[in-house]
Amino acid sequence: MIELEGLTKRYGDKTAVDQLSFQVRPGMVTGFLGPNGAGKSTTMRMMIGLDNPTGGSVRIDGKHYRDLAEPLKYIGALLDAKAMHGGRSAYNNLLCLAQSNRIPTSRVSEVLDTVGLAPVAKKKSKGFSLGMGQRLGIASALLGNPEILMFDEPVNGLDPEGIHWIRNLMKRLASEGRTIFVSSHLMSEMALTADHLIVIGQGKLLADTSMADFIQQNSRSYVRLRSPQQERLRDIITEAGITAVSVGDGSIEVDSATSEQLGELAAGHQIVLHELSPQRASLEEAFMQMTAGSVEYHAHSDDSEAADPGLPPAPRWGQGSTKKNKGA
Ligand SMILES: Nc1ncnc2c1ncn2[C@@H]1O[C@H](COP(=O)(O)OP(=O)(O)OP(=O)(O)O)[C@@H](O)[C@H]1O
Repeated sequence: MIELEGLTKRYGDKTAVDQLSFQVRPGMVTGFLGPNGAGKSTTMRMMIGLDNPTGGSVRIDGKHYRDLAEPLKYIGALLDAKAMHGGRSAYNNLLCLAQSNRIPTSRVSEVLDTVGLAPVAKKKSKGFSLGMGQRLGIASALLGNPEILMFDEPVNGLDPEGIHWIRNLMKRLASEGRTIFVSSHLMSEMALTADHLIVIGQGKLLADTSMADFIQQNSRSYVRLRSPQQERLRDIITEAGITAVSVGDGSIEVDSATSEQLGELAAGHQIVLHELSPQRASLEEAFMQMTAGSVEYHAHSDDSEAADPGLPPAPRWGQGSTKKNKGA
């Protein structure tokens, strides 16, 4: 378990991390999201004592990092894959780490095997590709067989096979009861990996919730219907007191009834349906909706609706961007 209490980091008059309090619990993958500059890396660095907080505290299994006798056996971290000594082989990089942390030498070969680097164990790490460097960084995090693992952008530079591998590795480690905390900008990947989400913006906590609740609370869900009797279908839905909107592609969208209700309504009037599909926004859409007001740097957009960088994107019918009230 990782516990943050009022964690704060200021650089001069810039508050990078602002009174953050949350817990990262064991047995699940917790995703850490936030726009660029939100304070994710700074938070993670403070978790393993690489930066000192200006205020508040982080506890690893109830202790401050500096009070852990053998920290690598409690928490392993991949923060900067380039932090390895380039002149040393993959094996020797890990051997030095093992020896200085009283970790059995046998673990070095084990973790090299786990991350798929055994065939290049004797090669100098400066010749490694970005993906190989990531794997070596992951091996160093696993070295002490810790109960808590923290990965900052672990899929950076990995090919699809590598991304699939790290996703399964994180899920397996979590299923063993470990605490897994991971940041990534790849929303589609995060949606497949994380069970729980911590979202920050401008250093502040925006959400601490399950993946399913986060998507539900920050996006619009609706049912899409298509029928060769589209006009009659829309009239019947409207007569039932439900708002139905015809959209350009010949379908009807309804966001105040379930697909079961609509299916039964259509069947009751013997209307043929070609589509009856509940639509749920993606994590990416939900994330953009939630963090729209706390993005530090915006790219200029030619899209007139999104041209004002100070404004959140306008809600669009059919694109899952209408904000729902909490619990709706
Ligand atoms: N050493 C430093 N000195 C001054 N400002 C810093 C320092 N480190 C980080 N910052 C600032 O703190 C804020 C948070 O940075 P941080 O790198 O933690 O964000 P992040 O969420 O990890 O961003 P990204 O997603 O781009 O990696 C940024 O505005 C950054 O410019």
